[in-house]
Amino acid sequence: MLDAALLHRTVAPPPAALQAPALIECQGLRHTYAARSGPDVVAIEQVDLSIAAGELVCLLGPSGCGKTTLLNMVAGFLPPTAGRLRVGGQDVRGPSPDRGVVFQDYSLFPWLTVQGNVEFGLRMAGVPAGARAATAQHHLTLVGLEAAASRYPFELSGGMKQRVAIARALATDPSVLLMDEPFAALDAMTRASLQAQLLDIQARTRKTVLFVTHNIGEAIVLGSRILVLSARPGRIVEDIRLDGLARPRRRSSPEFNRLYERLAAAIGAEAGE
Ligand SMILES: Nc1ncnc2c1ncn2[C@@H]1O[C@H](COP(=O)(O)OP(=O)(O)OP(=O)(O)O)[C@@H](O)[C@H]1O
Repeated sequence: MLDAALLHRTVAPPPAALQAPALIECQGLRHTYAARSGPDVVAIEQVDLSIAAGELVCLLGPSGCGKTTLLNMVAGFLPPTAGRLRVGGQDVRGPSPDRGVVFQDYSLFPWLTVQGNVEFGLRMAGVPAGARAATAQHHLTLVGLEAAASRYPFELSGGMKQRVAIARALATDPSVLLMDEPFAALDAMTRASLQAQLLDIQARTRKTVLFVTHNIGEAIVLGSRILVLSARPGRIVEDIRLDGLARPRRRSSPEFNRLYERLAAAIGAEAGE
């Protein structure tokens, strides 16, 4: 049974002794989109959040609640309208190679080979060719694509493209990996395979991951922690720690199903269902 100790719901934060130093910190965070016509759109509001190094945090919530907005703010693509956002103790002022991003639509450069795509961030950072190639090969091996280094994106399946995108995001050795519905466009089998690969990569690299998904099952399979955002403007209404839930997490287990029902109810309530 998934008991209260296992599902640590942090409406109140955990005791100080349990808190690792925060890598990502949000305080009173808000983002408002200025509308060209009509009222401005407050996408997220009063988000207070602390994510420690090594956590794999899944962000769930009803459509349009502000998940991508929050992820884009951590990436440095969008500024806070109010509040404070720090990564590694520094205020986020724009994108940085220290925060790797993986998008749903792969966003590979079609004119570059797989190797060229993975080397791209290193090239921008001025890393010499030999070191670039070695680092790219290391990360292509990590995602099982070392044999595809000289292919072009159009020669790859969707799952392979997304593995290249993950290798590219990891190549600059970021402290944070930001993933926006990265597996949503993949078929169920490929999706399950990439979920397993991501868990393996995260276990090996201990990267901190913030992962946006619509899919409750995916959040339970992956997360060391699940955050549920309210309907827009998004605020955190559930903060559930799953460190005690054994892996691999089987969809057939009673614990999985109880958690699934709880999250579905929370999201449904927010979506007004
Ligand atoms: N550039 C923009 N200008 C104005 N409004 C925007 C802009 N981008 C997003 N929004 C609005 O902000 C709100 C939050 O959008 P966001 O994409 O962050 O939500 P989401 O939870 O990721 O949605 P989904 O789950 O459907 O992908 C939505 O109401 C959306 O329409």
